[in-house]
Amino acid sequence: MTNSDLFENDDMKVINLLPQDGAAYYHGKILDASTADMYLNKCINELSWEHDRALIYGKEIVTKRKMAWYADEPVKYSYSGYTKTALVWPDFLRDMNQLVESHCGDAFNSCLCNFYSSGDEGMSWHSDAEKDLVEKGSIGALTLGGERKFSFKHKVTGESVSLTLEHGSLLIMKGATQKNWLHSLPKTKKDIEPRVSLTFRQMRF
Ligand SMILES: O=C(O)CCC(=O)C(=O)O
Ligand SMILES: [Fe+2]
Repeated sequence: MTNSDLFENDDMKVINLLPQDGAAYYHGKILDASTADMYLNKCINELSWEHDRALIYGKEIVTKRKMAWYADEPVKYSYSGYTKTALVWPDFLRDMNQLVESHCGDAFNSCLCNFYSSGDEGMSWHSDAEKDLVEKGSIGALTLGGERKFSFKHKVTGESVSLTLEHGSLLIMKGATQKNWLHSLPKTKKDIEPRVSLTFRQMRF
């Protein structure tokens, strides 16, 4: 079976959601529901999930959310004050990377995967500008599972933009977005199905 058998074509109109100083393109659902379900189950069952550790003001925080990092090679990278080693990605994640690349027009060499088991898990305001990431590199974020709100906030003006990330959908952040905007996945009291996000990135190796 080829990728084009598995994936729907993306011919919907894609607009930049950010009014200035960056670009965020929501491509909507790029996978049909059954393909997205299949990948969600594969991700939950086959990726090596761990709780994330971060150093915040010298204090170690262990996140409720789980994460896993994959790349072309077992490279070392710095993230949240720690040096970690990426795992080499399984074939299905490599296939998904190619799919995301085909929508984005950029090449990715790594993927930070996040697993939120309920609405009680989220990600607070941050930008993805670690020194191991290519400056102004694109990030392609594929959502699988429960729909969640995702928000941007301008670092200077405080202006905000929010959207809902659907099952099987793709959001691409480009250019100066990380420099000028924060983003977050707010927690919610709503009863939400588990969600996986696959965030494909350009790392400097
Ligand atoms: O789960 C998401 O959609 C957001 C993840 C994110 O911002 C990140 O991994 O840096
Ligand atoms: Fe992020």
